[in-house]
Amino acid sequence: MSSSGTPHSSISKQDTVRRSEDRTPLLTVRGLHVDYFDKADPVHAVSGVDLDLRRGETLGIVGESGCGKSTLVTAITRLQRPPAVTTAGSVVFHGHDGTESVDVLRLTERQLADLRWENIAVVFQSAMNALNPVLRLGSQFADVLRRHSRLSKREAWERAGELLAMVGIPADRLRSYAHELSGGMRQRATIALALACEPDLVVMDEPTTAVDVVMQRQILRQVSRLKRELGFSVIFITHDLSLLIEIADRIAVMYAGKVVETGPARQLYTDPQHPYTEALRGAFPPLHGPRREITGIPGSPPGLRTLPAGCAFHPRCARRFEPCDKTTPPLLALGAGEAACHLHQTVRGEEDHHARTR
Ligand SMILES: Nc1ncnc2c1ncn2[C@@H]1O[C@H](COP(=O)(O)OP(=O)(O)OP(=O)(O)O)[C@@H](O)[C@H]1O
Repeated sequence: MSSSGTPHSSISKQDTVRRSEDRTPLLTVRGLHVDYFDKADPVHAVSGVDLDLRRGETLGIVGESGCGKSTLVTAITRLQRPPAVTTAGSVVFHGHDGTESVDVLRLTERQLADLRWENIAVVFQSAMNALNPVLRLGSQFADVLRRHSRLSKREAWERAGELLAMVGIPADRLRSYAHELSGGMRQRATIALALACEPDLVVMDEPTTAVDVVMQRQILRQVSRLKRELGFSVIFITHDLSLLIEIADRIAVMYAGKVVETGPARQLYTDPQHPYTEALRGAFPPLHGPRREITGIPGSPPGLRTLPAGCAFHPRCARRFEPCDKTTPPLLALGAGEAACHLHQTVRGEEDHHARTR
C-alpha cells in the first residue's frame, strides 16, 4: 500500500513512464466464491473465479445481466453488502517499491480505508449515486484529497481543478452541484474523482451505460488516454463485448458465476473459443468496422440458486454434445487464453491420446 499522508501533487513524467512500462502483477484473484444468503438455498453468484491483472493493464469483464460481474467486483473491492458473503478465495493486491502484498479479503476496516482511493478506486454506473447532491463538486474532491493527503483546503481545490481539466471539464465547474451538470459531465467528474489519489487500480462498473453513444466513446477515449499517461490498471465491466475491444488489453467472459473464457482482447473477439463468447459477439453491433447482423442469444441465463448439470451454458448452446449436460468443463489453457468448453477438452483429449499411442 502507498503510505497515507503523502501530498498528491501532479505525477512526474519519470514516474508515469516507469508505471506504464511496469508489467508486474497488481492483483491476483484465486478461487473466489460469493453467495447471497437471502433464502434457505443461496444464490451462487461467483463460483471459483481466478483472475490476474498486471500493472498498467485493462482487464474487461463481460457477460449478460445476472452472470455475477458486479458481485465479483464488489467482493474484490470489499464493497459488498449483506446478504452477499465471500465464502472462499483470496484477492492479493501486490506491493510495489518495497510495500507488502496484502490479501484484500483479510484487511481490517482501517487498512481498507487506506487502500480505497489511494490504491483502488471505483467508478459506478450511476454518477448521481457517487456524487453528493448537496455538496459542490469542489468540496467533494477536496474532502477526498484532504482525507488522503496533507493538502491545505486551497491546494485541494486547485488540485481538484486540475483533475476536472484532465477529463475536459472547466475548473469553474468546481462550484457546481451534481444536478447542474449534464449526464456525461457527471460521469467524467466521477472518473476524475476516482483518479484523485492516483490509485493503482480503477474499477469501472458499466461506467458508460447511462450516457449516449457519442459521450460513451468520448469517455472511453479519455479513460484510455489517462491510463496511458498515468499508468493505472483498469477492471472494466460491461455486457457489451464490442465496447471492450476499444479499451481492454485482456478480457474475461463470465457466465453463471464462472469465468468461461479469457484471452487477449482482439484475439478473443476475432477468434472466440467458447460458444458463449461467440454468441455475445453476435449480440452487439461493432463500434468500428463493417456492419454485422445482430443475433440475440436464445433463452436466458440460468438462475444461480440451482445451476443446470454440466456446463451451465449447455441448454442455450447450439454446439452442445454428449458430455455437456453431465460434466462441468474446466478452464483449459489455449494459446494465449483459456476456455472452459468440452469442444476443446475433446480436442485436447484426442491430441493426448495420439501422443500416447504414437
Ligand atoms: N441482494 C441480492 N440478493 C440476492 N441475490 C442477488 C442480490 N444481488 C444480486 N443477486 C443475484 O446474484 C446474481 C449475480 O448478480 P450481479 O448483479 O452480480 O450480476 P451482473 O452480471 O453484474 O448483472 P448486471 O449486469 O445486471 O449488473 C444474480 O443472479 C442476481 O439475481
